[in-house]
Amino acid sequence: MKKLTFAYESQSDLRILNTGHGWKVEAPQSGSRLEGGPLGEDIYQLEQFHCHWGETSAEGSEHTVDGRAYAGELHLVHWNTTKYQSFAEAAQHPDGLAVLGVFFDVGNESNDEIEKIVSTLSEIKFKGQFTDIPDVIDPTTFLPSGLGYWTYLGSLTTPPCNECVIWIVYKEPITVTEEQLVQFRCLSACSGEAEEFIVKNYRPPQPLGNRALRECNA
Ligand SMILES: Cc1cc(=S)c(O)co1
Ligand SMILES: [Zn+2]
Repeated sequence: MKKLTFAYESQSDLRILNTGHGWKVEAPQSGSRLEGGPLGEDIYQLEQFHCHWGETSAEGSEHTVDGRAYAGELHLVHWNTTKYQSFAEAAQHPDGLAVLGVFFDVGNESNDEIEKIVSTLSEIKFKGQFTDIPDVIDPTTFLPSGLGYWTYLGSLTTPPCNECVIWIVYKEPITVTEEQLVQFRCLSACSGEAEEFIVKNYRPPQPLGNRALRECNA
């Protein structure tokens, strides 16, 4: 495969919302480009990023490596702007979306970029709430230093699970703290009064079936 290349803008005042299934940062970046690697000749543009986590740090990722789950997984969601006119249209096609997955390992040092997200969560405790992230966010800072990855043709992990995703999962995890994950789990799935914490929001891995899994050791 050709080398995977990416270019992102740094943005401040990005909107973060509580979707009821977790937090999501809306980051439509017309100036961003993800291309090469398994993406053929098409250019993909960043649309949003979000995260999946588990009740404990023993689980939470949506992919496992030789059966091993990580404590969570960050998803940077892109869509094919070469072929399609909108994100919604792209999500109807097998080459419509490209999602970069980054595993979370729990460690001692707090992840500064993730902390920019965590510091807003008290303002979006309930489903439907949103706020702007005052800090400047550069999506590149969420990526690991080693850029080796696995890739396969798969699906969205939330219903309707369209088979429209070229998955690109980095081999090297990034580190977050247990406290940062604890803050994720304090989000509520309800819009008010009743507190039903989003303690986990990952879809268990599905059988690979006859999908070809490829790797690139960048
Ligand atoms: C579009 C989209 C992609 C992923 S991976 C997700 O979890 C939810 O929505
Ligand atoms: Zn996801």
